[in-house]
Amino acid sequence: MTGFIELDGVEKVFEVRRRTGLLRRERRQVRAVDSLTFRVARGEMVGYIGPNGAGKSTTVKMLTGILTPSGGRLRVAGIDPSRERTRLAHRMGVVFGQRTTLWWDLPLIDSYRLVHRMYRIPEARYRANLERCVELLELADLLDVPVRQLSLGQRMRGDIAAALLHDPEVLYLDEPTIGLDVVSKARVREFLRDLNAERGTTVLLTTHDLQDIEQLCSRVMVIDHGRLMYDGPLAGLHEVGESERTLVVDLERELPPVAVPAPARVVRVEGPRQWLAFPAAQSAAPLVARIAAEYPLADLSVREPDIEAVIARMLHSLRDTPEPPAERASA
Ligand SMILES: Nc1ncnc2c1ncn2[C@@H]1O[C@H](COP(=O)(O)OP(=O)(O)OP(=O)(O)O)[C@@H](O)[C@H]1O
Repeated sequence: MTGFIELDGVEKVFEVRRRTGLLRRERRQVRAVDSLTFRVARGEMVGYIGPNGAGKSTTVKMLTGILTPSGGRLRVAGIDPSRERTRLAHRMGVVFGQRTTLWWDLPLIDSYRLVHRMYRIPEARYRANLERCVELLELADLLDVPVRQLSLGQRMRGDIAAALLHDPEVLYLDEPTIGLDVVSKARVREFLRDLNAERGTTVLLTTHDLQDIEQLCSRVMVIDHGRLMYDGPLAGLHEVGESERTLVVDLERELPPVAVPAPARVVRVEGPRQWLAFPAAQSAAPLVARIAAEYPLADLSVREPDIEAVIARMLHSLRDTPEPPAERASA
């Protein structure tokens, strides 16, 4: 399959020098990305996850042309990013959750004016994109505020707008919801969903928040030690790792553990509150319906497993299985 993003056997090896004595230095090689092969079609929204040091940032840096691969072939929109970085820059946007691309001391609007000039965005297009971002990301009251005075959530929305003013075809998002409150997270996710649906923007999303993936991506890739370990739907990732979600049930009064069909089970009871574990790949709806029909239910909520735990379980189960890692059939 040809893809908008294409990687064939991509590698990145870093030479690291370490001081081992007064005059002695040791040279070591770090293989950050190893034989990485995948395709992302135009308009896809893909989660790119893995443990710390797995090689995610290195991949994104190669996709944006900041780093040159040590081996293999990499193309974005048919362009080799490290050779034609400037040409590609006009077609891509990047948002780093932990760093800002905005000018710290300037009001937000001044950063947008600078982006306008830097990318030579035609006036009408700039105006239309700015208007749309300001409306959907609720930035109207923030435009005259210096960036350093913005809250994390406000700054993140400001950064996303800055990355989209030139209408990029592909957006790389690194932890776009990190540190945001529930309301800001929901707003950012809704905006990204609409952007993808309306404009067909291709999105590669790196995150430690499983709900980002669940709500935005139909496909997730897991990388570990620079290698692709899983490529498929999130439900499949849960299945491989046999991960579980938790249904927290508040009954109207204290009762013995509720009776539910296996594999769901009550794992904790505290007064009228009960915690039930059930397979993360399954819907909570039948379980909720059954409890609501048979018990005096006051309230309930579903808790997602931690993304690190899901990845750890999946990698553990793959290491114990002789078969190759799950591949995406239609990739
Ligand atoms: N410039 C560099 N020089 C030497 N080693 C590097 C360099 N950049 C990354 N590495 C190493 O390459 C490996 C992959 O790092 P990378 O930052 O891509 O991981 P990551 O998946 O993004 O991790 P995190 O989730 O912690 O951000 C790590 O072992 C890291 O120490």
